[in-house]
Amino acid sequence: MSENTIKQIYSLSRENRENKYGHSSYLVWFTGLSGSGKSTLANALEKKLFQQEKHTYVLDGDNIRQGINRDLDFSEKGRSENLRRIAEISKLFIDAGIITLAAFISPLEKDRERIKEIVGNKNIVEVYVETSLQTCEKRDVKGLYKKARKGEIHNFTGIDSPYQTPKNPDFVINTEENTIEEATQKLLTYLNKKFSTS
Ligand SMILES: Nc1ncnc2c1ncn2[C@@H]1O[C@H](COP(=O)(O)OS(=O)(=O)O)[C@@H](OP(=O)(O)O)[C@H]1O
Ligand SMILES: Nc1ncnc2c1ncn2[C@@H]1O[C@H](COP(=O)(O)OP(=O)(O)O)[C@@H](O)[C@H]1O
Repeated sequence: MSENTIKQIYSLSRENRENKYGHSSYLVWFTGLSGSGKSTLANALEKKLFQQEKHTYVLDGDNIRQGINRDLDFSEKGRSENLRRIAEISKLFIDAGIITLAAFISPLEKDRERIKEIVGNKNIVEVYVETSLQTCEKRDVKGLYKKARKGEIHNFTGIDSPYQTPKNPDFVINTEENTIEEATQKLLTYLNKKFSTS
């Protein structure tokens, strides 16, 4: 409960940090099916930003769910709370001056809208990693689709749990038409233009 808490003002602001680091801070939110390429692209993009001396960090579904969100399942409620917490964490990272790359399936429009409300529309770029279920299932990086088809995993996104295609993403990258390098370069160009500090 937050009713008896009072917001504290920090002595250093986000602006102080952005000025020191020489770049804006923002959140790149990757959404897409399991195996669509979210983690691959978030990591490849981070490397490029890092090489440009930017301060960055990747938040990834699998890792977060083994730590801070280990109490949450893959029901609609569990996913929603998972994403709410990640949005709050991302907000702190943005305040810390860091370019944050978040890779989460985030299957429902209502949860993606809430993420934007939490971090503020101007601070987030929603990237839809567009890859067909057929291709994701063919890749089956972790063998999870096979398990889901056999009924060994339930509520698996795309099989027996929904994925709603984003209505109005800021950026769409199709990984069947773009190589990892092409996709990363296109995204980098877009971000550097959108958040140029000059
Ligand atoms: N039932 C079910 N459905 C979907 N995914 C599952 C499930 N069970 C485990 N996994 C693994 O968890 C990763 C997705 O976690 P997320 O936190 O990104 O999911 S969500 O945004 O809360 O929907 C997902 O990682 P990615 O493949 O990187 O997307 C899977 O490895
Ligand atoms: N153009 C591409 N973009 C991203 N990933 C690709 C591409 N082509 C092939 N892949 C492969 O697809 C897989 C995507 O897995 P991953 O990044 O873990 O997806 P997700 O995080 O969405 O579950 C990786 O094995 C990656 O090498």
